Amino acid sequence: MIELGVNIDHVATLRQARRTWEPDPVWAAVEAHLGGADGITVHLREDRRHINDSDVRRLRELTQVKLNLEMGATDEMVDIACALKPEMAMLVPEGRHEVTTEGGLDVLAQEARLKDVVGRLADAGIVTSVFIDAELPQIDAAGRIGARVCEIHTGPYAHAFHDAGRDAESPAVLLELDKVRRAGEAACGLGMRFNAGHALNYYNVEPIARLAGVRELHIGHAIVSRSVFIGLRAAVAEMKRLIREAAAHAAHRA
Ligand SMILES: CC(=O)[C@@H](O)[C@H](O)COP(=O)(O)O
Ligand SMILES: NCC(=O)COP(=O)(O)O
Repeated sequence: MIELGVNIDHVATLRQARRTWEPDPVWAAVEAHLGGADGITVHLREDRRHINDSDVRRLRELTQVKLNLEMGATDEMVDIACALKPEMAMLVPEGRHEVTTEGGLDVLAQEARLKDVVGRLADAGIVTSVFIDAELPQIDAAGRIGARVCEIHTGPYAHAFHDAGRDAESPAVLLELDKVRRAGEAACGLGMRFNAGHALNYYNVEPIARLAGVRELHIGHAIVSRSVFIGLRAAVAEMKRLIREAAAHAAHRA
């Protein structure tokens, strides 16, 4: 079964539009869970533009959902993660002016420091995932620093899909999909878990869910957007169904 981690950052984005208390991401986590989410993802950004420290504490205290904490690899964030003890911490690069994460973490360029971060998280019992581009040298580097999970950045695939007018057979889409496939295969070959995420939506998710070895998809913006119209529980259930059917279809053909 492919698990679905629902990213609820943008529930907090809406709250921050008024600097108030609603909508509450903890309620969102419960609704997502009732819709079939296998886990919740939040990105505690250094600038706290959406999810904040109180949200992550309350998510941990008030819910039983599996938590994936996305964070920059900074001392402050490592200390927070070690105290919070999410099931998984995902290291992501952050830019102060980006609208959302723009690329994968350059693990190759900072192996020694990241190895230390992974070690500190492991000592606290936390599994480390790294958000990386679908590039084989980055996957090798992820293996060397001791990451247990690679979340392959699906943004380039998603953008190609959009630019091709949602034509899943277009050469540009197939090229990006194949990069994700090969990256996932390499991660699995090194004994790491193959997760994928970023900019996945109801139109582009199925080819990704059909890839061999993919274990978890992390999806946020599309699900929260749809929830405005149909509710979060239903939006999550619909995404779960698409993923389940695509994976079943791939298993049947294999
Ligand atoms: C790593 C990733 O692809 C997303 O989870 C993204 O980092 C979410 O953060 P924002 O919601 O701030 O875009
Ligand atoms: N790690 C990817 C994630 O959590 C969700 O990203 P998006 O669906 O909001 O682009």
